[in-house]
This record gives sequence, structure tokens and C-alpha cells, in this order.
Amino acid sequence: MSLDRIRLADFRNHVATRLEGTARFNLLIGPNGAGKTNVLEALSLLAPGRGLRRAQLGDMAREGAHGGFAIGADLISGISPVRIGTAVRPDAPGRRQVQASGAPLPAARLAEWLSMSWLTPAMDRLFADSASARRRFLDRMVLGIDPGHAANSAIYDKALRERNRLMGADERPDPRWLDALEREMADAGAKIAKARAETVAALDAHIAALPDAPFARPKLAVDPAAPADAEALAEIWRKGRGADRGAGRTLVGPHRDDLAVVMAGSGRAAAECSTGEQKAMLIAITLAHAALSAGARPLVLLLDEVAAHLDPDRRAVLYERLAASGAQVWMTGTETEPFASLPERPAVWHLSGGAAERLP
Ligand SMILES: Nc1ncnc2c1ncn2[C@@H]1O[C@H](COP(=O)(O)OP(=O)(O)OP(=O)(O)O)[C@@H](O)[C@H]1O
Repeated sequence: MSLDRIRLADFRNHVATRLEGTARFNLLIGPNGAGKTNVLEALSLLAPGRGLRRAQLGDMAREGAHGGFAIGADLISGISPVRIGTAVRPDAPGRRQVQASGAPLPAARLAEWLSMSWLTPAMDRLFADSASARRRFLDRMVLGIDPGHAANSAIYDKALRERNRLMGADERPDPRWLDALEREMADAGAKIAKARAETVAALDAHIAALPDAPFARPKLAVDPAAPADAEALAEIWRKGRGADRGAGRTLVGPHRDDLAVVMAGSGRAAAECSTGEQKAMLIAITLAHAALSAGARPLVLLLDEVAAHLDPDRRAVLYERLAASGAQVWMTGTETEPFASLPERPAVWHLSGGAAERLP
């Protein structure tokens, strides 16, 4: 179960890149600035959301081209491949369009087709970063297990934006309109909170059964900003209207949840662990998630510059666990040497100047 026949058109420095004959392990090798991360970013747009750089759509279109871009791939799962794709048309530059089997699809529904997660160098700071960055990381993992999470999040975010708009407006909002919005937020918010709690509990239980080495073992918990019960949420928002109007936004709710991580051995908060320990815990969480979410839908893992920073023993364990997860794995590097111990023969592309050449 994997992606193949991948096409990038006018995406960042890629004019027309084709990646065919993919394998379980796929390596993108090339010098700095060649366009390796750009390929991972393109693949990340085959999932709901803004992709692994969270960039603006306008920044992703190739400079000097017509302002749009397209990404397509065959999703091999089941009997016949399904063509999935996403594109931005030059005449609608702010809108990402998504298709599956030639039919338009809301981006949130891509989660029903495949599950995607990634580790990038920018995530090295995740534990010291904002709660919103950790919440996004958590939500992507939840999506891999519960694809309905994307739709619930979309409903919640839309109603929240509308409530925030009313809270920031000069006139006092119509209470009946607020009742309706808060009801919608409460129903979606309770489902979001439940899905987050279940995913974190499953990850934590999986990780607890693993040894402390070679990847420092994290303990995970949701740090909830609000109750997980729809009635209680609706009540909090109804009672908090005065304070929220004062602040001009909704102060409490699952949109403020955080993911709390400590190192199991020492009990130290992840943000206070060494850089290497933090990276090891992120890898442990990503591997646990891969193990838990594999099977239901094709799982694609994008690992940017992960292998080269590990010692050979950790690398070997990483590769073993990746192979066992059944995920399709994409890894980048400036040279092939760190990938010599892969348990299976990888598909390898050499990248340079936004062009990819398949190596034999
Ligand atoms: N919209 C764009 N149009 C054209 N080129 C772009 C665009 N956005 C980024 N680039 C170019 O893409 C290149 C960076 O590509 P990418 O980040 O994929 O490199 P990389 O191969 O992962 O390198 P590294 O090993 O340094 O991480 C840069 O040269 C950058 O100028």
C-alpha cells in the first residue's frame, strides 16, 4: 500500500518531476537546495492541511511560472490504483483543489484515503515550541487513526472563527445565534477531545511496552484546556460570553489543548531534555504512531534529514521498526551511506536543481 507514479508540476523548484517505481523505502539524495524537502512537502499536500512547511500556497508555486502548481500520485491500495491529486490553479491562487479518481473532494477527506505523518528538522524544537505546534502534531496523529477528525476540526474551526468574529464586533451578538454556534462547537469539540484522548492513550500504552533504549521513551498525555463533555463545553462558553467579549475571542476550548510529554526514565519535561533526547522521543512517538495506524489505510512517512543524525545502532533499530510498520517511507540525505543498513532495497532518486533522476 503506497504512492507511485508521482508527478510534481511547477511546485517550488520542480518544473516537471516524475518519481516512478517507488518501493517501501524511498530515498531522495542530493546536495543542499536540490529540492529534496520540496518533494516531501509536495507529498505532504496529499493529506489534509497546509503541508509540512505550513507555507502559503503562493510560495509553493514555482517562481517565474504561471502561479499555479499540481501534484498527483497513484495510491496503490486494494485492487486497482486510485489517482489522487491536489492543485492550485493560476486563476484561483488562494484555493487548493483536491481530486480522487477524477472527482473533486474536500481536502479533509484525503484522510480517508491515506494517513501521512512527517518528521522534519524544524520539529526538533517541537517540545519547546508553542502549544499550537504540538496540537497540530497531535492532530495529525489522530487523523491517522480517526479520519473523521479532519471533518470535526473543520466544523469546530469554522464555528470558532464565527464566534470570535462576533466577540470582537462592536454590537452585542444575538444570543440565539451564539447558542447555535456554541452548540455546534460543543458537539464537534467533544468529539475532537475524545479522539485526542484515545489516540494519546493508545500511543502511551504502546510506548510503555517498549524498552528505554535506543530511543528515549516518552510519556504522553493530553493537557486539556477544557472538559471533553459537550454539555460542559456549551455551558463554559455560555457563561464566558462576557469575558470572551472583553478579550475579543474565545478564551477556553479544545482549540487551546496541548500535548504534554515527559521522558519516562527521568520524569523530566521533554522541553528540558537534551536535543538528542528530544529527537529520540519524537522518533519514538512517530514509530509508535506508525505501528498503531498501519493497516487501516496506506501510511506514508516523510522523514527529512532523520537518518544522518543517528548513530549506526539507532539507525538500524529505526529501519527495523519502519520496515515492521508497513509504512511507505520517504527519507532525504546528502549521501547514500547512512542508508546502507536498510533491511530492504530502496528506490533511490538523485536530486539536483529541482530535477530527479532514478538511480538503478
Ligand atoms: N517557489 C519556488 N520557486 C522556485 N524555487 C523555489 C521555490 N521555493 C523554494 N525554492 C527553491 O528550492 C530550493 C530548496 O529546496 P529544498 O528545501 O527541497 O532543498 P533540499 O534538497 O531539501 O536541501 P537541504 O539539504 O539543504 O535541506 C532552494 O534553492 C529554493 O530557492
